[in-house]
Amino acid sequence: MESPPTPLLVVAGALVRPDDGGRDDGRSGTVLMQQRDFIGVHGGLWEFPGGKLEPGESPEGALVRELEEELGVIVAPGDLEAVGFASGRTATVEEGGKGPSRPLVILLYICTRWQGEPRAIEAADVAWVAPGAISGLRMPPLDYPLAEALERHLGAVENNMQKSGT
Ligand SMILES: Nc1nc2c([nH]c(=O)n2[C@@H]2O[C@H](COP(=O)(O)OP(=O)(O)OP(=O)(O)O)[C@@H](O)[C@H]2O)c(=O)[nH]1
Repeated sequence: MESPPTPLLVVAGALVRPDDGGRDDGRSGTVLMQQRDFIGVHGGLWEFPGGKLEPGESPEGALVRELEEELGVIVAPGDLEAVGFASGRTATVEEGGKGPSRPLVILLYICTRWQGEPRAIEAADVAWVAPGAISGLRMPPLDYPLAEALERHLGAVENNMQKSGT
C-alpha cells in the first residue's frame, strides 16, 4: 500500500525596506514581491520569494539560500524574524500541480537587513509593494493569509513604536 504523502514545508521571506516618505516614481512600496515565471504552476502570479527546504536544511538556512538564488541578496540567518505561517494543500494536477496534492505549510519571515540590491534572477519580475496593496495582487492561495499576517505584524510594530515615542 502506498504511504500517505508527507507535508511539504516551504519558507518565504518579506524583505521590508524603510518607508522613504513616498516616491513619485511608482516604486513607493516597501515590501519586495516577485512574479513567478509564466510557465508552470501558478505561472505569472506574485508571491513572497522563497521555496522548499532541501533535505537536512533548517527553515532559516533554506530561506537564506533561496533569497540569494532568487534575488541575489545575502541575508544573515539571525536577521530573519518569524512572522507567521499559512497552511493548506499544494496545487492539484487540475490546477497545474505536478504530483498528487499534499499538505503544505509556508513559514513567513520578515527581513529588514540584507546585502545587495534584490533583482529578478529566477522570477519574471520583482516589485516593491505597499503592505496594504499586496493582497490586491494576483497570488497563489496561501500568499493571501501570509500577506495578512505580515500586515498585522507591521501594524503591531508601528503601534509599539508610537507608544514608546520612537
Ligand atoms: N507561495 C506559494 N507556493 C505554493 C502555494 N501552493 C502551492 O502548491 N505552492 C507550491 O509550493 C512550492 C514552492 O516552492 P518553490 O518556489 O521552491 O518551487 P518551484 O517554483 O521551484 O516549483 P517546483 O520545484 O515545484 O518546480 C511550489 O511548488 C509552489 O507551486 C501557495 O499558495 N503559495
